Amino acid sequence: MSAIELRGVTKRYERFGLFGSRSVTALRDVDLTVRSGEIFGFLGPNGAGKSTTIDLLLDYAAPTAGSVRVLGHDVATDGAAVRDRIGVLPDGYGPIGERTGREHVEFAIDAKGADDDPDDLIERVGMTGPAEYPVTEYSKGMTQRLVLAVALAGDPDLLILDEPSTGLDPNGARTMRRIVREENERGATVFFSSHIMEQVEAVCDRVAILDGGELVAVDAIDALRESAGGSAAVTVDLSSVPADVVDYVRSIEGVVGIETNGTSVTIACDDAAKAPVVAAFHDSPATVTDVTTSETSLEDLFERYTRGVAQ
Ligand SMILES: Nc1ncnc2c1ncn2[C@@H]1O[C@H](COP(=O)(O)OP(=O)(O)OP(=O)(O)O)[C@@H](O)[C@H]1O
Repeated sequence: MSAIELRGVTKRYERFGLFGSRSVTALRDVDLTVRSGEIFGFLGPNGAGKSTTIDLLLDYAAPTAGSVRVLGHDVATDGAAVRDRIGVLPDGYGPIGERTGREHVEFAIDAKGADDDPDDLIERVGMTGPAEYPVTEYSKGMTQRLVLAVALAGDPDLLILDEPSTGLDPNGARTMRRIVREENERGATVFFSSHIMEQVEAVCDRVAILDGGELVAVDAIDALRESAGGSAAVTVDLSSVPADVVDYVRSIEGVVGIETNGTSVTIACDDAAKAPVVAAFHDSPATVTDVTTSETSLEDLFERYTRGVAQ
């Protein structure tokens, strides 16, 4: 059984203004399957439609066309059947009121009819001390840890995490990655959206890249690298950076991006472009002091798949 299945999903919002209404297509004919038991990264530039997709999964909004199934149930007709089996970390949501963090966690456990020990959840997310403070006193990162604890209540079959690393310090981000892996080992499917490519690369089995409301790639990261043409990043350290050579290198077939940092130039390119790129710098008036190559990062792939598409 798939954990998530979107078929032909389009979502249009109507915007009403002083001079009439206009419609915004946030998602366009999206087909997406997330298999049970995978850790799935959901990527896309600002405004690509990630939060809209998550709203549809949670039945916070209805699709204009198409169907949305979660854990085997159509959310439009049978959403109640899955609500207690999903743990959600929403983007930009903060717990409110005078209740303590612990009370929020206890409330979430009760609401799901679960029997978790609140102290275990509090300890897992690393908010042991602040658990006793009212949440109005929480820092951003501590709020994020609390919302994660709430999402974990009741051992959900599906965790939906929208930008889970927001506000987390490096230790918090590591805790988040550990929990994602632990939950997955327990059997949960994890679907998470993120702009932090290192996080996604570190934990995801597969990713989808959404751009302008359309899915532009769905695959394992290595497979995306391969279909991008066995791409690589070449970094050339120079005595100085001749602007005309940089312009020339940019025009070499297979070069998809160039970034200059001081006297170091990093070129994202196909495997086949590596040799002409390095040769161009060797033939320039500058002295080449070092050349290193590495695999294309997910960030480079993201840029490649999403660049130039109108928002
Ligand atoms: N309630 C709404 N009413 C009108 N337009 C909306 C609404 N929600 C989202 N949109 C529009 O739909 C498009 C997709 O927005 P969405 O929030 O899903 O993107 P996102 O990928 O989550 O972006 P971000 O990374 O910035 O959070 C945008 O053009 C946005 O302005």
